Amino acid sequence: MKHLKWFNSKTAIIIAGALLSAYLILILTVTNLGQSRLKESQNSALNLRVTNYTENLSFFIAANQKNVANLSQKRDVNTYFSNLAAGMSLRYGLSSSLFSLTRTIEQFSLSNKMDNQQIYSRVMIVGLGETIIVDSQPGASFDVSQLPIKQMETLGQKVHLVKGDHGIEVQLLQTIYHQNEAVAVLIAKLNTAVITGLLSTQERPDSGSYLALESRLGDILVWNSLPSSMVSAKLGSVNYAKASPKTIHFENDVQGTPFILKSWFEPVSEEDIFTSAWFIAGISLLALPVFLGLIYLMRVNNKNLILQTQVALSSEQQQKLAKQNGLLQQEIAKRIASESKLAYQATHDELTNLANRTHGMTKLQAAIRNAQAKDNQVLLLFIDLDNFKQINDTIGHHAGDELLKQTSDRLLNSVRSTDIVARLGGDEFLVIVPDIQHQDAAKLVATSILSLFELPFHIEQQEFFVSTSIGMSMYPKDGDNAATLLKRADTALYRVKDMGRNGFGFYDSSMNSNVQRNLMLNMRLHQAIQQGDIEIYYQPILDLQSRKIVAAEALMRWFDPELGFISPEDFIPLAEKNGLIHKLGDMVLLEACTQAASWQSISPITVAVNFSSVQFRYCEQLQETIVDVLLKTGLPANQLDMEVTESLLIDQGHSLMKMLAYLKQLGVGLSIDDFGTGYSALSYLQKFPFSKLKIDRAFINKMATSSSDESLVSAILAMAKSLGLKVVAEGIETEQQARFLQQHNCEFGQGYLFSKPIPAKEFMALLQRERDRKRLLLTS
Ligand SMILES: Nc1nc2c(ncn2[C@@H]2O[C@@H]3COP(=O)(O)O[C@H]4[C@@H](O)[C@H](n5cnc6c(=O)[nH]c(N)nc65)O[C@@H]4COP(=O)(O)O[C@H]3[C@H]2O)c(=O)[nH]1
Repeated sequence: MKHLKWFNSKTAIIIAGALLSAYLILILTVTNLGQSRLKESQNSALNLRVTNYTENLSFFIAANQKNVANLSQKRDVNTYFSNLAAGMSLRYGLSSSLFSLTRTIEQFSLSNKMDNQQIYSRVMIVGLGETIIVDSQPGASFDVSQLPIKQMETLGQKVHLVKGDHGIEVQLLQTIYHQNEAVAVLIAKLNTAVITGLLSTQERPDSGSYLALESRLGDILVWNSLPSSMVSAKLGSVNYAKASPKTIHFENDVQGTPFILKSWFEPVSEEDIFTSAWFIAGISLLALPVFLGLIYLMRVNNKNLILQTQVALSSEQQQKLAKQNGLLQQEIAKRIASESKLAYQATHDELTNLANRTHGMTKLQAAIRNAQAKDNQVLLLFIDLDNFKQINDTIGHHAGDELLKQTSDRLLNSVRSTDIVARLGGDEFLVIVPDIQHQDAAKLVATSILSLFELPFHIEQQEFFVSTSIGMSMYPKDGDNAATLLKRADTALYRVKDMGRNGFGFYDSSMNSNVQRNLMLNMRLHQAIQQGDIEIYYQPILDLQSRKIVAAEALMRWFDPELGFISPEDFIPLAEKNGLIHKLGDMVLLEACTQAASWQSISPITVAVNFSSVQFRYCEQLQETIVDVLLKTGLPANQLDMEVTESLLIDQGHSLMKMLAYLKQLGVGLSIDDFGTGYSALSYLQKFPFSKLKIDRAFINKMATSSSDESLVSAILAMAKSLGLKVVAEGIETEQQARFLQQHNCEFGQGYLFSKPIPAKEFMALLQRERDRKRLLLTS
């Protein structure tokens, strides 16, 4: 029912409108089509008409030429010219033959008719000497010089045009021959009225046409029924400017004549026919009130519908709407909340709620801008917890997170409300002090932050001591944008870490060049390892008593083609940082053990290999490698000495102790290298299964000049004895040093006094020489 109601009102109006539009479109299309078809057929009908005219005229001219040709061969014509050729005079036979010829010509002129009109208005015979022999109108004037007599002597026949007093004359010329010689020309002037009649057979006074025969000499007006406004005063030409653009025009050649038939036709006026543009416009206009009526009906109908709908809206629907509205509002509120949460998350660190890297950098940039305006200085502190990775690995990630949270709390509590604390990620924090007076004030800030870490952290009922390192940079001294300040504070931080951590340092420009060199070395070190540019040299270690080689210390040598010799003291810390130390360490171990195994047949010497404390981070793997190498090379385990530095003792862990105990059990020796330079805590010495102690060359070197160093060396030697450790003295350069050490029961020594580190080949030669000397001594 509802559907029907709706259909009856609105739909019916729309359908009616659509049908009316379709109807109008149809009418327009059909009438347009009809008009163009009409024009086409009108054009072709007129074309056919004109073509008929030209063909008729062609045929007419050709037929008359034949007619004239026949006349020229008539007996009378022949007789006359025979008599003339025979020299007959007019007085005798010639006058009678001229008489008969004249009669024939006149008869020819009179008898050839068309539609009761004479075809030839004048017929004449003119001799080649331009004398008129016969003329059907003897009284009328005739200009013989117009005739192309010379041409006709060879031509035979021709349609000849002459401009006369009454317009263009058409003459049919025919050469008369006697005994194959041209003797005269027969001229038959065509009646123009016959020609124009022939070309206007289908024209009527109301046909709206204009036809003209155009020639080189001028036009012959054939027909004109065009309105006078369209034709110019000048005879035989149409005023084109005034002719309607719709005027139909043809130009047709009349075959066999020098004429072109030109024709203009006024087309059937569109206004006169049912399908004219006015008619269509009229119909369309008629449709307009119908359209307006429909639109009016639609509006009235719509209003009714709206009214009906409003009335029909039930209270149930209103309730539904209110409910949906409520839900929508809730949804919007939720979205707003989640958007602001997202915005917060985008700028803050989830764990500590501090500003994150991006937000921290934005704040730093803002502080710089502010300082620029007020001519202030900005301090940036880059804070990094020392050994956080190890702590995290040992106590677990959860406790690691707790440590970071507590660090963040301590930092927030220590800084001023105007300072900004941010977390860059991992264990890296930033503190931005937007207005710092001078560098001393900056030192105070850094000291107070360092002191925050003097108190232990309490995590999961355990106490932890964690130190921190701080790198600092300042605006405007070190840079004028956030990125540069951060980079420079980072550089300063690295320097602090290098210097032993738990401290602070300012950026200075010389750091940059160090960083550059380190970057370069870093890159080249990779290449050097790949290309096998790193060699192993061996320095002999001697029994100071017997002065015989008992061991060799394996030392890395890197000769870079561009940078020259690079000391292991430069590239090993670098390799420790970038992790290449594992690769390098494995390489030295394999090479040294291989060499030492091959030297066993010459002398049972030990090989001492340096191990970086970084290599012990993966104890199990390292232990596996050492055992593998010993098995692979066949070097007895007790012929390998591992040299470690004091730094290893600080980062001690359970797995390290287990590994060292295991290796000692195998027979591998363990030496503490560079003794005296670091912490040198005796308690550590006791804990580890060391077999040897190496006194750093710095003490040996200074022994001669400093009595305190001499007594320190004696004390180390005494202490080593009490711990049951053998001692190797490094850096012996003089015989005096060697003797002193020998006297103080130092077992072993190495140094330039005996030999510098040398390539494997040379070392082997050294061993061989020593063996040969021994043999010599034994045999002598
Ligand atoms: N002035 C002077 N120096 C002497 C004399 N006798 C020995 N030396 C030098 O003293 C250093 C002894 O090695 P180090 O204390 O283990 O100290 C080594 C060691 O800690 C480290 N290193 C060298 N090769 C390796 C390696 O393969 N692995 C590891 N982890 N460290 C290595 O680099 C350090 C420096 O090595 P080098 O430059 O080869 O320097 C060597 C050696 O050439 C002397 O009479 N006078």
